[in-house]
Amino acid sequence: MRIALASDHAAIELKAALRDWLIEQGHEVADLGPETTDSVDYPDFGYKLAGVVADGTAERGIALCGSGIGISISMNRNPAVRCALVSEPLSASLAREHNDANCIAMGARLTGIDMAKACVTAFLETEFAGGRHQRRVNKLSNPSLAHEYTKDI
Ligand SMILES: O=C(CO)[C@H](O)[C@H](O)[C@H](O)COP(=O)(O)O
Repeated sequence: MRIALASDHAAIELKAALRDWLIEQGHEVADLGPETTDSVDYPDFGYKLAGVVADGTAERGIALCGSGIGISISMNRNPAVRCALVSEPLSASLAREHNDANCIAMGARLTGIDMAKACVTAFLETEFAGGRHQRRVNKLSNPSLAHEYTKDI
């Protein structure tokens, strides 16, 4: 699978660990930076990662910062991105099964490397279930559908 990763300075070590582990597994991996622990701003890297997922260069994205919060917010400002902030594998699996998430975010100051790997495995191996979930995901892509559906409530 084509997977892109990006982080801020707080998650350099976790990003490197996940990158090397994914490459060992045979994935095509793009590390969008940063490369050092010099302080950077997570939106710069979140927007970059969101862009390569949105244009199809990467099939999935993994976004990392200290808590995962800031970079996940920046990712989700791209309407083509559904980025789930996760800290354990069930959430990562549900993000795929119910939400068709194309990205996950994690916090390197909160989530250890082994737990992060378990989240990534669940994220990569779980299929979207479709059905009623597709209708809801359609409303994420097109908010005007949600307005039409709920206007009489
Ligand atoms: O976005 C965050 C918090 O929501 C991340 O944890 C950042 O990595 C964090 O804000 C960076 O903080 P720092 O004090 O500049 O290292």
